[in-house]
Amino acid sequence: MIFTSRFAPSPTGHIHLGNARTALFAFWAARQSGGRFIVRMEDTDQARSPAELARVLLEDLRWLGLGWDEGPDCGGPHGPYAQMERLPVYDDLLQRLVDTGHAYPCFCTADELSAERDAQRAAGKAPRYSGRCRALSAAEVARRLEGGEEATLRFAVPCSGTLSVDDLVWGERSYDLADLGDFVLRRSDGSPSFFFANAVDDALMGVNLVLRGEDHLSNTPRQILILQALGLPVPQYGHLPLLQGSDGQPLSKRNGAASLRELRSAGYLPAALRNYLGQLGHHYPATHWRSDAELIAEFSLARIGRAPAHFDREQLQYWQEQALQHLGLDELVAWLRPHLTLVPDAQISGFVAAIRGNMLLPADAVAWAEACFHPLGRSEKVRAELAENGAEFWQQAQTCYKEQPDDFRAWTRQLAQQSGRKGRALFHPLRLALTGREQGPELAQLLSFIPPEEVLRRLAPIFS
Ligand SMILES: Nc1ncnc2c1ncn2[C@@H]1O[C@H](COP(=O)(O)OP(=O)(O)OP(=O)(O)O)[C@@H](O)[C@H]1O
Repeated sequence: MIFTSRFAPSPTGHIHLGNARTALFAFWAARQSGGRFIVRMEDTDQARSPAELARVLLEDLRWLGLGWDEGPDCGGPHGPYAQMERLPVYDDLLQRLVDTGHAYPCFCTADELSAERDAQRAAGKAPRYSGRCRALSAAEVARRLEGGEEATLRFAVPCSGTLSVDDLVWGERSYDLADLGDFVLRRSDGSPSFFFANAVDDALMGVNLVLRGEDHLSNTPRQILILQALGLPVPQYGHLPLLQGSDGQPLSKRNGAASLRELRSAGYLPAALRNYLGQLGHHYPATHWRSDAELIAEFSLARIGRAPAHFDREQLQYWQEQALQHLGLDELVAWLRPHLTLVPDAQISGFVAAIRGNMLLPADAVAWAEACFHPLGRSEKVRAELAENGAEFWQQAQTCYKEQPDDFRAWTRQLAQQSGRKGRALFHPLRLALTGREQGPELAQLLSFIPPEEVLRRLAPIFS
């Protein structure tokens, strides 16, 4: 089947990994089937949707590697692609629902509705709208509307029967229509509800695959009722288990989940995120690094799991490491160059080649650059440890280095002979003295970036 799928975020905050995974899966499903992918802004919550956020959201999606055939920035045959620009479309369809008896104005106030819900809860019932205004006569509705009374528009849900939904992830689910309650299609301020605008936009834009978070699972029967009442096509739905944070709560724009923006500025690579997200709640046949073509070709709706997935930074770091290994040296240099201002241009390729196995993020590369190109500061603990090696060892280290400064093997071999040390006893204090760290890139390689006078200074840790 050729899928037209979409990602329809509310531009109310920076996109997080949960949103990003939902977007990626929808994008991959469309691309794999040779279909189309649409981005639509659900910006009807105007107070929380400044235009700037929508722009940033699109930028983040592009950075992640998504491309869309239709969207707010590139247009397309089913536009506009921001809901606030589609209000006339909704008005026409809402009128059609009123005319066909599928919708009615509701004058109940927020206080009345809340009292009704409290009473239902007190009686041990699930709260839902009683349908009080459905019984109003046409004359009364006209009188109250003419009198300027505020009204929402509600969908008249059939009083009995069931609705079955075959969800791509959850399988078949049956809903008792009597449990749904008449829901709001248009708020009293005239704006369309999520249920309504989201469902009709999908149908009008030719979307036949809706992949979205599990938070929308219970909206599905309502949306199908709307589409059926309007004679519009019903897409296939698949609800992805929500991605949770370490606190076990679903990631949300509202609870400050790690945003794509933050991960990007920390230096995570989009290809690392794609590989990481592709294996979160979706099982590829084997766990290994995949190119984009492989991620798409091997993606399968049938391999989406039902268990909630958890964001795990260590796993993300694993995929970042993989991403670095799969970058060519030139690409790595181009990526790191803006950060490595300390490294002279002529040395940058060699430097990056030396440290690439010992870094995950640009900040690590900067730290290695500082370790080589800046005078080294040392903690008390490191000083004490270096001092334990005794003045004679450091004297010998300096002398041997002065004799063969350009040949690491030769001077350490000579130092081994003079000091009687070998292996860790020899190299550990040297590494600590020269880099200030216990571990890191090949010392021989790093050393070529440290000016000789600085090497000598570092080899005199208990004299300086
Ligand atoms: N934690 C999550 N895991 C997976 N998908 C999610 C998660 N949170 C939201 N989504 C999905 O991302 C898509 C865009 O949703 P939306 O823009 O409303 O994000 P949101 O994080 O729920 O925002 P808000 O916090 O403002 O409600 C929807 O399909 C939604 O179901």
